[in-house]
Amino acid sequence: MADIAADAILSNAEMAAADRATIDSGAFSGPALMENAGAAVAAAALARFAGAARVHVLCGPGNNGGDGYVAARILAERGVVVCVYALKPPRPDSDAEQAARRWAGAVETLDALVPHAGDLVIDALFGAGFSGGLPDPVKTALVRCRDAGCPVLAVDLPSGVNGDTGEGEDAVQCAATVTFYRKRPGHLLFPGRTLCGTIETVDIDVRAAEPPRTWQNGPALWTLPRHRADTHKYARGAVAVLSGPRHGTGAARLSAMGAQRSGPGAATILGHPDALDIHAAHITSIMLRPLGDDPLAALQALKGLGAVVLGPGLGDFALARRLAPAILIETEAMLVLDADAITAFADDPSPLFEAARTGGAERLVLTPHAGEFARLFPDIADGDGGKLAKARQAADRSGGIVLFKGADTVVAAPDGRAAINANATAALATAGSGDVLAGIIAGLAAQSMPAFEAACAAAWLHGEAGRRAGSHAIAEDIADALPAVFGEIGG
Ligand SMILES: NC(=O)C1=CN([C@@H]2O[C@H](COP(=O)(O)OP(=O)(O)OC[C@H]3O[C@@H](n4cnc5c(N)ncnc54)[C@H](O)[C@@H]3O)[C@@H](O)[C@H]2O)[C@@H](O)CC1
Ligand SMILES: [K+]
Repeated sequence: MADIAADAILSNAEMAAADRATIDSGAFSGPALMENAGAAVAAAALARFAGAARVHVLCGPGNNGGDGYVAARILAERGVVVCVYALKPPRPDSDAEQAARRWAGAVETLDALVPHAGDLVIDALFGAGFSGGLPDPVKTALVRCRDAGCPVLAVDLPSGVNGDTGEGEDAVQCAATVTFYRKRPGHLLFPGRTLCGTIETVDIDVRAAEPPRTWQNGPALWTLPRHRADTHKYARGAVAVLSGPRHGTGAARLSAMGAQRSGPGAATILGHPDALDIHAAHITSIMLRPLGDDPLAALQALKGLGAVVLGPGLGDFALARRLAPAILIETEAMLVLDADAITAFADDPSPLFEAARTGGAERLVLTPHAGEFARLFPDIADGDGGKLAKARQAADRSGGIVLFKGADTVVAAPDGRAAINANATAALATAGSGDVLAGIIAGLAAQSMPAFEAACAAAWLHGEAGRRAGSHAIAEDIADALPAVFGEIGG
């Protein structure tokens, strides 16, 4: 069977397929997997909430409920006081029905639930099979748990959280979640990520069905560029950043700083002479070049050009519209398109997307935040499916890598690969932070890192740099923290 790395993320359907493949292979039966899952939940309850006066187990009609009946039985066997409540009886002839039959105690309806502060609630109502909204009796029961202030341990997912999207407006805040085999997108996308509390992923002997196409972003996913001792600055690649006007130069400088600290041989800011005068007063090792009458020619004149950042503080939509397709078609550099240069294509993105396809394999990286995403892909933004699916659709349409920014940044490639970034802190939510990120992507891409890997690595490094820079960091601090982060992971 396919080998699935531990950082792989499976959709609800992929998880169900892995479950079926395991059962079909004869390695484990459905009831055996459920027994493993329920035992893991009971173990987590004992380890994390050892002092609970009573444990209330809330069971749904599917296999999530089945895990609950198993956990209830095991906890009672260990001498814990356990009360079980069901929304509905388990589906007939299911593994859950078998598990419920082995629970020897009473099963009450949800309206009998009266939790107290010292109790523990195990939420086994809905897991991977949930979609839509919670039924009213479940909402009422969860509100009672919240009002009692007792901890909730979720089985697989907090009930009400959609495993594919992370959406879940009626779910209750859980202290911990025990999930099985691999995480789902909903464990990492907000609000699901917060609602889960501490996530414990337990191996219950499920076997992979297919190779993964979604991962939790981290160093296992990419390899940072390395340079031999006898390299020289042009061999290390060069980054160009287009500057905004005289009173909007900061964003380009931040991008250039992010790029520089990611390891290329050189970073150059190109702009109009009055803007370059301002830059000259601030920077030393970043080079400055006039944009002149022919911006494309100015870019092509740069030795070893590997990547261009277009958009931060640019302010000139017409220039973005003219230059972006030209860079993709007339040069071999990677184009990182951010901020104003994304908005510039809001009315008609087709020349950009066509150029991305003409320019060849993944030469374009788009880095929209939610507002910019909605401008460039309004129908996708309004559609269903959550952030992961939306980023994938946008990548497919644009022919570029889409790095959909936010606290749960998603990076998606046109071939369907995607990564969810989970190391961002509030330090990144500060003006100019995104400009630094665009620069890091370009810095890595200029060193011949493929676009998807460069975007994933940049998002993760940016998160680590933000953590290191501390809660009151400004964008400059994030750029300044990068060398230490590279040092830590050996880049
Ligand atoms: N996939 C795996 O590898 C394993 C899964 N197990 C458990 O099985 C769970 C998945 O089981 P199921 O597929 O039976 O799914 P669930 O138990 O999550 O839910 C399915 C049931 O909920 C109902 N339902 C869904 N949305 C609803 C809504 N909005 N309102 C009312 N009812 C709704 C469905 O009609 C169905 O009866 C996992 O979350 C996990 O806890 C474990 O038992 C063992 C291994
Ligand atoms: K649950």
